[in-house]
Amino acid sequence: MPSIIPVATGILQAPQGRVLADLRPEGKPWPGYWEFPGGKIEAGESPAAALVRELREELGIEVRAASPWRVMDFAYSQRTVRLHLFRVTNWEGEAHGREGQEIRWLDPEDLARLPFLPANRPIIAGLLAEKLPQPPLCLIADPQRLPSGQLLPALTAAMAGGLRWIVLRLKEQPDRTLRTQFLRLGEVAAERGVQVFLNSPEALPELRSHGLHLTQRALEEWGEEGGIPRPFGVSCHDADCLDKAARLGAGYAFLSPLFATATHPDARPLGMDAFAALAQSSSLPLLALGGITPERVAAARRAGAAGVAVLSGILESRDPAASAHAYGAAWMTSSGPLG
Ligand SMILES: Nc1nc2c([nH]c(=O)n2[C@@H]2O[C@H](COP(=O)(O)OP(=O)(O)OP(=O)(O)O)[C@@H](O)[C@H]2O)c(=O)[nH]1
Ligand SMILES: [Mg+2]
Repeated sequence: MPSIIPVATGILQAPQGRVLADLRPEGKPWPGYWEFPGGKIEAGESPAAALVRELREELGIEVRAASPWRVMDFAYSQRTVRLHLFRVTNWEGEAHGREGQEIRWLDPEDLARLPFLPANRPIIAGLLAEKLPQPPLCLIADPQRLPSGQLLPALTAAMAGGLRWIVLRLKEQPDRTLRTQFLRLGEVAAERGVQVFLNSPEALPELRSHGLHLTQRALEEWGEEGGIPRPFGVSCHDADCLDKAARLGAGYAFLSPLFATATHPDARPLGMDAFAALAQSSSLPLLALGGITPERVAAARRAGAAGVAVLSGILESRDPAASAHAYGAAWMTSSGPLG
C-alpha cells in the first residue's frame, strides 16, 4: 500500500473574514489549482513546526499563534495525503507569494467559486458553515401548510424553542392577512436575531429579509455570470445544481430528499451514501432536507450534513417550541464525519 504523505496547511483569516488562498504554480502537481498555503511535513518534523517553516518559505510570515483544526485524508489517484489543517490566528509580516505564486484574500463564498484542489472542498464548506446561524437548523415556512392564522404563532413558538433560521416560501402573492403576519414575523425575527431568507422578495418587498433562497429551477434561470445578491442559498436535488450554486457564490445549499417524505411522495430519496458522496465533493455546506426527524439528525450529520432543514417536523407539530428544541438538541449532541 502506498504510504500517506503528511502535509501541514494553514488557514489565515483576516478580521473581516477573508481567507488567504494561493495558486499552485506551473511545475508542481495540479498547476492552476488553488490551495491553502503549506507543504509536506519532513521526516521527524511535527505538523506545527512544518506549518511555521512552510508559511515562512511560501509567504514570508512568522506564525505567532495557530491551533490544530482538522486532520483529513484524501486519496488522489497517485497518492494519499493527510492534511493537518491549522487555523493561524496571529502572524508577523505581510503575506506575499514568496515563490512567485499568486495569493488572494477572499470571502469564503469566493473560495467556493475557484478551482481548488479536490481535497479542499469540504474545508471550504466548513468555513462557509461557520457563517450559518447556530444551531444550523432551518425551518421552511410554507404558508400553504397551515391555516393562515396559525403560521405566525407556530413560527414564534419555534423561535422560542431556539430556532434561528427561517426560509419563507411564497408560491403566490400573499393576501392581506398573510402580509400582516409576515411583516410581524420580520419584526419578531429581528428582535430575536433570527435570520429570515425569502424565496421571492418581489412578492413581499416590505419585509426586511436577511437573504435570498432560490429553488433549483430559479438557479437554472441565472446565467453563468451570476450577479445574485448575497447572501443566498439554493434548494438542490443533484450535483449539477450544487456545482452551479457554488460557482455563483452561494453560502449554503439544501440537498433533498434525504429520506422519503409525505410532502413529495414521487421524489426518489437520495439515501445516506449518495448524500455523503455529494457532501464530500461540494464546496458548499449542505443542509439535509426531506424526512428529517430529531432521531435522524445524528445520521444526517455523520453523512456530512452541515445542518438540517425541516418543514412539517416543526410547522405541523402540536408543540413547535418543543420540536424546534428537540432538533437543536439533537444537532448539538451529535458530531460530523471529522468528529
Ligand atoms: N499546500 C497544500 N497542499 C495541499 C492542499 N490540499 C491538498 O490536497 N494538498 C496536497 O498536499 C501535497 C503537498 O503540498 P505542496 O505541493 O504544497 O508541498 P510543498 O509545499 O512541500 O512543495 P514541494 O513539492 O515543492 O516540496 C500536494 O500533493 C497537494 O496536492 C492545500 O490546501 N495546501
Ligand atoms: Mg506548498
